[in-house]
Amino acid sequence: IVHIAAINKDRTIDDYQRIYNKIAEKIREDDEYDGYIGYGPVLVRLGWHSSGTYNKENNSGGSYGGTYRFKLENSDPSNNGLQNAAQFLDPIYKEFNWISHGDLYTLGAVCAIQEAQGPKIKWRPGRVDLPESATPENGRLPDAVNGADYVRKFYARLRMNDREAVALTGAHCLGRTHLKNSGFDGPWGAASSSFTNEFFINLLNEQWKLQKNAAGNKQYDSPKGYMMLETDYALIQDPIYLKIVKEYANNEASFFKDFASSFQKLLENGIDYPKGAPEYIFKTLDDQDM
Ligand code: HEM
Ligand SMILES: Cc1nc2ccc(F)cn2c1N
Repeated sequence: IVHIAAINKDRTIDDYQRIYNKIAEKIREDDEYDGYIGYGPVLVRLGWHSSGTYNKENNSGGSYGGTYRFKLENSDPSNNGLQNAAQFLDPIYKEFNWISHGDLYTLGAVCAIQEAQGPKIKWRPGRVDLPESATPENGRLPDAVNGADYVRKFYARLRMNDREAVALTGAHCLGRTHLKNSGFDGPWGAASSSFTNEFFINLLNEQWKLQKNAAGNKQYDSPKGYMMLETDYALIQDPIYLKIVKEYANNEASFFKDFASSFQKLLENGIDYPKGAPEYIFKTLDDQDM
């Protein structure tokens, strides 16, 4: 399967910055969502899940076709809760319906990371809406009740190495788990709307206890009321991952640099960009004194 980015010469960075600003202003406006965590984290998860269906074996899935908009994909149990992000983006798509769904989902995630004071993420337009028949089957997104071998193998399917895998999981500094979405609960403590290296610091500094939650699923809980999935905890069980976790816990700049490149790679998996295809770095609202 080949997906070539379609370069729309009529659209400039200003057109995409206008959409970025609309999303960023709406994130600021709709601040009460999920106990005042806001829409940032769930927008990041939508961008990640629409890209995480990619399979390097046959270059299938991924963000290109915007197939999350179809029932088969948005009703995947792994996507429980992402309807909130899709509903958030609906009015923005209505106003700027010249953009493809794949570009909108990934732009929304980049916007959410940057507006949460995270690193600047380079973004390239050109994803093209594919028909419902192109929707990947359910089951390509990762399960949380697994160890390091599973994590390494899962990320390899997305062409990610150990550093990229650890960096990407650092996005679990944002938001929280919801029993009704995934069967995991908490964290009551560290849930946040700012993008930092806290995930790595907490992983190393908290005393974690594996226990069954109210839904009977195993998760790690800490005295402060933080939680980690088994796939999160795997990052300090595996000696190779652990070394990288320590690096990022002690060097936020290194985490930011690796997250920025890994997240762009995640969002662009499966897409061939023609030479000279435009690549944008959007200004935050703060950068624009908005
Ligand atoms: C092995 C890999 C991963 C597993 C098993 C996993 C699993 C989960 C689960 C179970 C939740 C809770 C969903 C809910 O209950 O609402 C969650 C939330 C989240 N995940 Fe992951 N995740 C993984 C990797 C990633 C990656 C690579 C990113 C982004 C780069 C990411 C970003 C997020 C965010 C931002 C949330 C919070 C969403 C919210 O607050 O609504 N995750 N993840
Ligand atoms: C703060 C925080 N946010 C998340 C999101 C997902 C997850 F699995 C764990 N998380 C933790 N600890």
